[in-house]
Amino acid sequence: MLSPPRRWIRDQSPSSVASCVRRGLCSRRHSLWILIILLVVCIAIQTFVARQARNDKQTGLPHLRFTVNKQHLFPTVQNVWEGIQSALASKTDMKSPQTDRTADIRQQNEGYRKQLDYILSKHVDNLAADSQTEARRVSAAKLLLPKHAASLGLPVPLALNNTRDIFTPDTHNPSSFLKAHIDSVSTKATCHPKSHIVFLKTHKTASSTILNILYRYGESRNLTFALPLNKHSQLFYPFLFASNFVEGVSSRSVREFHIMCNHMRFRKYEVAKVMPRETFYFSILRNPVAMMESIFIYYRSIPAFHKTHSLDNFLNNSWKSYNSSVTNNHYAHNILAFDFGFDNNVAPGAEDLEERTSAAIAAIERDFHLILISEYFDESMILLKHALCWSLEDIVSFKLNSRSEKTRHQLLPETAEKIKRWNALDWRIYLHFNASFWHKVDSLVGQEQMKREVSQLRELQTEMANSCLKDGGAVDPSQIKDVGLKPFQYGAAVIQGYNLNPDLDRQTKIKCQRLITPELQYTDRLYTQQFPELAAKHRQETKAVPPRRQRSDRTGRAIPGRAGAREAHYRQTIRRKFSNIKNQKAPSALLTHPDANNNTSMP
Ligand SMILES: Nc1ncnc2c1ncn2[C@@H]1O[C@H](COP(=O)(O)OS(=O)(=O)O)[C@@H](OP(=O)(O)O)[C@H]1O
Repeated sequence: MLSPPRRWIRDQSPSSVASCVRRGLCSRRHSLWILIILLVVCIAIQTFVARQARNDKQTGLPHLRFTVNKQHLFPTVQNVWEGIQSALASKTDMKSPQTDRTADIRQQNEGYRKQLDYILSKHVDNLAADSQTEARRVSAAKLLLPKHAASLGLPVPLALNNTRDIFTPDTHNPSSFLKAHIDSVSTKATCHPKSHIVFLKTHKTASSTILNILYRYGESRNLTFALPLNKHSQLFYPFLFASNFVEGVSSRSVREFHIMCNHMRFRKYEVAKVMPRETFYFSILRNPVAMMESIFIYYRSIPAFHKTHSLDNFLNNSWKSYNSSVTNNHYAHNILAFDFGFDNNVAPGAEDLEERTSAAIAAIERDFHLILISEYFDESMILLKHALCWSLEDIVSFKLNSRSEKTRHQLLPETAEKIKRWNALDWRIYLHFNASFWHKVDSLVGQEQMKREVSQLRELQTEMANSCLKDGGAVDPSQIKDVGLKPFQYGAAVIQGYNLNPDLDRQTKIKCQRLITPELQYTDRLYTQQFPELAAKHRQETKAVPPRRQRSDRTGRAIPGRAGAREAHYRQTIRRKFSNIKNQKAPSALLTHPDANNNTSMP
């Protein structure tokens, strides 16, 4: 049966329907409706276009759109090279609202480009030799289905958003160089580099090296960092993170943050208040045995270690002497679990150990897209590069915050076993994510390709070290010429740094200097760039406190004049600001690393 309006239309002659439509359109009320509909459509289109434009501007990168075609699946030397060139060119074309900074970034990119052109051209020469026999043998890509991604522990949205991930190289294909380049080029061409990132900076896990990578990536693209409030060097660790620890959140002076990477005690729902929904979360773990050896030297002055003469001595008597409620003692026990926001006080052999381990692992898997492993740092960087859709040059680094050999101690196998028992929660978390790390390598990159990319990364790093560093590698702090590049020294550790090659041209010098700038100086510098007025105010306030005598931090270490004054100022401000924080440690625990100095000689 026809509905009444349709029946009515059928019963009308064509001419009467037309005249009726004409009458309807011409009536005042109908024209008004049509106008309103047109208006709504216009507004919707405009909003969509504006949002697209804003996204492009914020990532600082042109959104590459790509359709799979034969050219990309069967590359020749010519189009591989063109891909490299266009990827580099797209970087140099980045636009920033601050024109002077844009010019600077362009020049820096030019520097990167020259050096990379040289290094890459060497690879392309090799490629040319291989390509005649191998080019036609590169197989077509295989699809990695969402269910496959989920089984790897990767959240489905990650697998779907990142078109790079749907191309799994054929690992049986023998052309190593060619495939490596196909991958690096198709990485650029098929996915969008991620620029909303949270890195949970765990302690003594090579996290300062990763922080430096993120700082360089963000700075060169004019991204916004979620930096600690009041020019602090950490996000008020060991307090559980709160969104108002970030500069610009309470004042609403920052519209959108891209990267959060300073030390914090993780609390997902608070972090999520600051960072956009599509943010990529990752962190890094280290074998708790090596980690404890490092921590024991670095945090020698914390109450838990203070009266012990060796790590063995601490481990033998730990149950008796360890007091978890004393400030800073958390460094001595299951520090990984603590940094991820869990209760670290799990007695060895505790009945609920397995239950708590499972809960911790499940929460980490829920909140983080990727967990890296410090022992496999280079492999970790390659995996990160794939997950973030970055390039090889983005993940290049020099080892930062490393101790000199003379402050390292060889551990006996019995000591290692005691550490595993004492840090049973961390040990189990580490074992789990060490295994899942290799599953991800197998499934997302493949062992063979991983080996190739790691060797490319090392090759690039060696070239950079030869070009940037005076002594070719790290030196003791006493030998560092530029005080602004001296890493912060703490506890009984001797933390090494670098000297720059004196013959560098300006652009290369800027790039090299960023690679070796320690955490505190770099954080300071980014804060000043992001909040110039606040930074000036802090300088004034610090100057107002006379550096008459040396202050000591909460672990009893002396802090030199101006930094001491600044610390006093921080303590005061923090007490005032966070006096309402409940159920957390006393405000005196706020400063883990008192800022060493303010001098940064970075350009
Ligand atoms: N690339 C790379 N590969 C492997 N290991 C590395 C790397 N970079 C830094 N490190 C080692 O990490 C230790 C410092 O860690 P963090 O930077 O996280 O320390 S801190 O918590 O920020 O103070 C410190 O370990 P120890 O030397 O044992 O103390 C560094 O040597």
